[in-house]
Amino acid sequence: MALGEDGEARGKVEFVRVSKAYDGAIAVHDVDLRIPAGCYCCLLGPSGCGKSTSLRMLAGHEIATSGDILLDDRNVTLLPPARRSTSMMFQSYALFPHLTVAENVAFALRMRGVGKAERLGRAREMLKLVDLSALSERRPAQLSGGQQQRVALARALITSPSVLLLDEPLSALDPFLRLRVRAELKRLQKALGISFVHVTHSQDEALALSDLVVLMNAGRIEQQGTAEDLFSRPRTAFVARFIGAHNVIDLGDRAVAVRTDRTAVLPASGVSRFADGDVGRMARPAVVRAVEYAGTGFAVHLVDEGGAELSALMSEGDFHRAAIGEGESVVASWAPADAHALEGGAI
Ligand SMILES: Nc1ncnc2c1ncn2[C@@H]1O[C@H](COP(=O)(O)OP(=O)(O)OP(=O)(O)O)[C@@H](O)[C@H]1O
Repeated sequence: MALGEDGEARGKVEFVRVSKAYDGAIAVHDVDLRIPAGCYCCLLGPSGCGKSTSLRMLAGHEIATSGDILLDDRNVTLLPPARRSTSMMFQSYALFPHLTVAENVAFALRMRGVGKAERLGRAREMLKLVDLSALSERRPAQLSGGQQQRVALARALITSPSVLLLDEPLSALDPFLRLRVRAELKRLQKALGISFVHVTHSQDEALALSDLVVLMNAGRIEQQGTAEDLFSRPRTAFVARFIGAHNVIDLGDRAVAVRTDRTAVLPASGVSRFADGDVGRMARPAVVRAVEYAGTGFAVHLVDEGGAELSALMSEGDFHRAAIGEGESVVASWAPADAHALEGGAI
């Protein structure tokens, strides 16, 4: 299985003014979204923002209260799940314990009345795709967590969906395995040329995987774009805070976001050093609240005179040169070119 027969990517998704209300409470509000074919899209956002509801509407497990959902230009808003050309990857614990790996993978074809030889043949192909051919006769309990996850993936892909839907697929894995399965998901999505729509509340996961990040807040899309778009041009304070590694700074008449790795810290006594070739830097007096070693450098957490929190990610060299410690008075500074204007203030 690879790109569609004609080599074209599949899985274009459109939400046109889609809303979902539960007993009058709005879970998803007037969402417009276009996911191109062959796209890795992450729906990102805090708990309760409407990610899973959006995914379930795309799967057909929930029906939109209003609006339309199109898949490869076909209106699927009211179609049952099996007729949408989507497939949901469930967590590995949803594997049937009494069936072998191959039988688990073939299960959806059995439900569709496909003969045994054909469905086990397809299951073998899927197991090859996820590199599990050697384990096809084992039962799920005889597999590691990562292997179970790959069986779940093969099982979801056997129906040749145009869109694979994944709801927090990595949350049950330990951090090491999470990175490995994450890379595997990306590889498969590119190889198959279909779209993956992946729900997560982890910004790292979304930034690492996505061609398109859709950040939701209280039932609406707060910002969508490439990972780099969101990281380097957050539209609002919510985006800057949720994506992380940014300071949201209230300048009175406006608010800006400044990346923590573009925020410098010097002892208050050494502040004249900013004058050397750095004229025009924005500066703010603060006190060091905590210092954390961050592997690639030091994270220095500050509180300014107004009580607002700021952080700076400093290289080891800069940190040691600055010689700052907890409780010390410092000045945080940034170049105006690194201050990104935010819509709607600092809240
Ligand atoms: N079946 C339901 N009945 C009533 N309200 C629901 C139902 N499902 C979801 N909601 C509500 O809709 C809102 C969005 O829920 P949803 O599960 O889509 O959020 P989420 O972003 O996926 O959150 P999480 O990350 O916690 O899973 C929440 O306020 C939730 O309480």
